[in-house]
Amino acid sequence: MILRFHFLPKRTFIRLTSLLFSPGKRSLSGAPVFGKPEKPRDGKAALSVLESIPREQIRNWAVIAHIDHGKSTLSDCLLKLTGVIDKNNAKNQFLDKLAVERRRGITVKAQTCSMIYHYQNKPYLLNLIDTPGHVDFREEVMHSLAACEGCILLVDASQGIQAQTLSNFYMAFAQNLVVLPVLNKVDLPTADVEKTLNQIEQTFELDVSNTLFISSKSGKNVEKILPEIVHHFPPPEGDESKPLRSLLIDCWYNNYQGVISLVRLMDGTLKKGQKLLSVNTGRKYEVQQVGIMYPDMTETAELRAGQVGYVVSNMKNIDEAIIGDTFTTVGQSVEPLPGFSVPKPMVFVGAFPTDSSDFERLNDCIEQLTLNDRAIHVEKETSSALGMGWRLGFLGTLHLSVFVERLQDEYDRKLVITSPTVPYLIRYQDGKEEIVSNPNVFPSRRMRNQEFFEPIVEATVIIPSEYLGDVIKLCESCRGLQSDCTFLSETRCMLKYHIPLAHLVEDFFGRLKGQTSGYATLDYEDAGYAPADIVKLSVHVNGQSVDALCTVVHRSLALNRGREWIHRLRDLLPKQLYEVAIQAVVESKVLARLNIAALRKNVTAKCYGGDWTRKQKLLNKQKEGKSRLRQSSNVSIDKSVFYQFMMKKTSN
Ligand SMILES: Nc1nc2c(ncn2[C@@H]2O[C@H](COP(=O)(O)OP(=O)(O)OP(=O)(O)O)[C@@H](O)[C@H]2O)c(=O)[nH]1
Repeated sequence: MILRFHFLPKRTFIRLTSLLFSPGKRSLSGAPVFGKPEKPRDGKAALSVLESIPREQIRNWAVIAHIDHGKSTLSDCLLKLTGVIDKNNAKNQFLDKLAVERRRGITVKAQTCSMIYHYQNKPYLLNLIDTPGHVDFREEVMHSLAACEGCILLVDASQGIQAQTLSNFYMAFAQNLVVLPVLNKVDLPTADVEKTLNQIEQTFELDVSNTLFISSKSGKNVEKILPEIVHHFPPPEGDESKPLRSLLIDCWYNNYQGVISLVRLMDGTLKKGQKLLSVNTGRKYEVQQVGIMYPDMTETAELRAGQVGYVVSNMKNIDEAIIGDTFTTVGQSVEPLPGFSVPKPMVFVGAFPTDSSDFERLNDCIEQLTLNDRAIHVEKETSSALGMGWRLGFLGTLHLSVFVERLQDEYDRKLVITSPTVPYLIRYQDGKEEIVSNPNVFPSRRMRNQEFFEPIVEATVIIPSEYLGDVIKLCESCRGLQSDCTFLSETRCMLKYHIPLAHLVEDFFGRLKGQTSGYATLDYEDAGYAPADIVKLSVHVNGQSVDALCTVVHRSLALNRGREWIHRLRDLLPKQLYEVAIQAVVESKVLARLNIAALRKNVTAKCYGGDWTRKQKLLNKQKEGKSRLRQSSNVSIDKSVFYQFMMKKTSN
């Protein structure tokens, strides 16, 4: 985490100097006196005041929290309070628009929604961004925060600070935002307000004297958040009279309107008919519609400096929309905004249709899905075992499973997905480096002039202290190196480990939850590459390598993994007319082998009595035939075998 010292937050509740060098508390500058909030004007009627709202009455803010601490429920509550959605609307998690988000109760995509809030006789435009909590979608949170001046740090009072509370707080801190802590779920009998407040105070050195205790579920105290937002979050900076400078923070694809961009205007104004210029690509576009999300796309006459809203232009190809790009008006030259780093896919799989004739249709479905999830990396791939397919790259395993579910939900299509792998780095003698994300192209043996590296992450685990020993054992069994162990309180502990990403991908979190009765929380961030003794593990059936069952593992795991895979395959492969050998092979050496016995046919059945040499002759003939068959045939493995093979989880 890089803390930028040069733009210290004057307005934030935290002072970096005190956070780093002194144990002292900060104080809130003057506790505000809140008046009674006014009754909202419901629905679109509230928008009649939009044009009269000056920049000083705009607030751009996000809700950040650990997974399931109640961000989306709070957002729902606020939208109802301000009349954006009907109070009687029974739909929960209104801003979670994807079926998979609603079914799993997780936010995958950050969503923006504007509200008009009347307070002390003034209308305020509050632009809320509901962010995802899961670590895979960290970049989404980062991009969302770039459009904000403040954020609500929501903490579940029954769970206290968890791994993503920490990482999200530091993200907001690095972006110089005002952070307003709010305790949620105070209705739960297990809520421990006092303890959670202490944790917030000690861990983040935030002033907690005015912290709100709310229940997003029952609505208790939620209305008190709105005046706090008005008072504590600063209005956006910007100048309407300057040339347009807008930051592209998100985009999505609509089959009728093409690419729709979500922008934050830093300076200037944006309206229909304006000619736009992308500072990054130099391409020009014409604005066809602008508006705000209220809660869906709602057209407005213009967008002004400080506002967050959507733009429909004649951009048809989503690849032209680079998140973090700066847009200005044609003819103007402006300094580009800092932009964002491009999220790197960290988990790769091969994906193949269960029925080969479905390839074209599935290709269209994947293209459609990736239009609105550009973090997915797609490349065509051909496997001799599974035919034509794709190599897909994802931000993490949750991202992968969300993609698979969306494919099933939205297009009713299934895929055979190969075992996930991470991108390895090979350095050659001449200093050239290559990232390899497909195990089939990984060298079968290391040449003298090659060095292999594996991706490492810094994992932060928060656990009740009684599980400390078990979790240390687990991390060490995953080749983890401890970098920190801090007691957050008498009963809770934070561990930091450098762990190979390959272990995290293989259900580390599931095992961690299992070891800690579900109490552990995990966050991680990229920590670069480290040299590693990694090898390509292949599975051979009847002497032929099966490319769909090839993987790259650390040498210390190769034997166990190889044994497990050949056992799993033996249980699934049907018997052949001849004996079939299944082998796990590393660097041309067979590590483990199993045989599948041949189908037996009693060729001597018709010989009643008679000379034994006749029977022997028949048996020898059968043996010769089987041997010839084994040498000349490839065992053809049905796709359903691969499907079942991949559905079983690898243990270690
Ligand atoms: N008892 C109680 N439950 C709550 C409260 N707020 C949220 N919940 C429940 O907590 C669960 C998670 O709530 P969400 O709003 O989906 O949490 P989230 O932080 O948006 O989750 P992610 O987007 O996956 O990170 C849901 O079952 C909510 O009903 C609360 O104040 N009290």
